[in-house]
Amino acid sequence: MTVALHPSIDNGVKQGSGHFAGGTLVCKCKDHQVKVGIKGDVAHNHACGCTKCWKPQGATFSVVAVVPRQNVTVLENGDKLQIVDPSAVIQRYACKACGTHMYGRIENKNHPFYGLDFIHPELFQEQGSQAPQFAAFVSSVIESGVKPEQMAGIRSRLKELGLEPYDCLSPALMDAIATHVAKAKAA
Ligand SMILES: N[C@@H](CCC(=O)N[C@@H](CS)C(=O)NCC(=O)O)C(=O)O
Ligand SMILES: [Zn+2]
Ligand SMILES: [Zn+2]
Repeated sequence: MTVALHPSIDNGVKQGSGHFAGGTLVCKCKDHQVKVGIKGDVAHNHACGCTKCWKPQGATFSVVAVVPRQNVTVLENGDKLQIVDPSAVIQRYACKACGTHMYGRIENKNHPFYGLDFIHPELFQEQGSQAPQFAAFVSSVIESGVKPEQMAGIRSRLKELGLEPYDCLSPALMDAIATHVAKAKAA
């Protein structure tokens, strides 16, 4: 039996159109849905195994990407949003009614990813945004109840899907973080 990771990738990773102009993220409520407008395509889309990123019911991984914070606008029912954990680096704004995380924002101006908001592309009502590129925080799925002996199967399924598994972020993102830290130290 194939290992279920996330409904948007379990049947194969669908490539983006390469010219996604943006769209609307919609929460899972039946009415008065929270709607968030996103300008342009997402970047660094990936599967995340950490316990903090929102996953749809039954999923082992989250699928999460970044967009410039100025490209994110709450369009409808913003009064239903609340911050999940105000002490977290990423302040995740979730719908109080259905629990869906609509966007995550970093307020610490010194953070390497300051200026980028985290969103879940599966919530777009439009098709064509960038496909997931890799898998991050893979070992962290154990913290959500996955058994260590399931990890080999999970990593090989991720590879089969073309999502290279990493236990933190991808080398490109880790390099970007280290470059930011080195520059901050030198300043
Ligand atoms: N092993 C931890 C890792 C959590 C973690 O560091 N998550 C990363 C990827 S989303 C992060 O940047 N977290 C910042 C935050 O959650 O605010 C867990 O699963 O809870
Ligand atoms: Zn909702
Ligand atoms: Zn995460």
